[in-house]
Amino acid sequence: MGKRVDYINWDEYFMGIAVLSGKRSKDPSTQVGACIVNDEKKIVGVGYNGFPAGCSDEEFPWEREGEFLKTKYPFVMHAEQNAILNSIKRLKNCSIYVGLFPCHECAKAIIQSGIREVVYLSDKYSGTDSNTASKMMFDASGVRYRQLHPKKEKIEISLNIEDI
Ligand SMILES: O=c1[nH]c(=O)n([C@H]2C[C@H](O)[C@@H](COP(=O)(O)O)O2)cc1CO
Ligand SMILES: [Zn+2]
Repeated sequence: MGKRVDYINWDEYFMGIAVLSGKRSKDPSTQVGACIVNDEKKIVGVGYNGFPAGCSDEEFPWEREGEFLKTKYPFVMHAEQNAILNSIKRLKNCSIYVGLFPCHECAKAIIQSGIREVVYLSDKYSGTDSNTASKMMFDASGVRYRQLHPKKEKIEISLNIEDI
């Protein structure tokens, strides 16, 4: 019998884990997940966007607009930063898989952590100052970035016991 042929490749696997991690996010508008992988293709950290520990999802606001302190923006931790802080090993030469191209704050944390490659799906904030600043810093510090164009657009998983 030959090997299975419709298995997912490494990029799809790691991006799949990033996107699955984003499913934990309580943000009603944008759910972002991130997965950090070392040069032995081992996962060393995952994260998603959410409020810091102790800051209740019920009490802190998820609004996008209005008075700054009544929006999510001063409070929400980005997926990339959570993945970096959650990581179990040093991140030198790692890659980070993330659903959304990193903002300038995450870009700084990515560079300083030693991560050398960013793989992303969406670049929906391309052209904004934050996005341009990220690209300027990645270019200057030699962090590569590439958009993933997966052959498989959907990876289905079932938690039904009959499917295992
Ligand atoms: O790099 C990022 N990583 C990340 O986790 N986020 C999170 C923060 C917010 O919860 C949400 C962005 O919200 P919005 O698209 O509604 O402005 O995504 C946002 C960015 C910005 O690119
Ligand atoms: Zn960010």
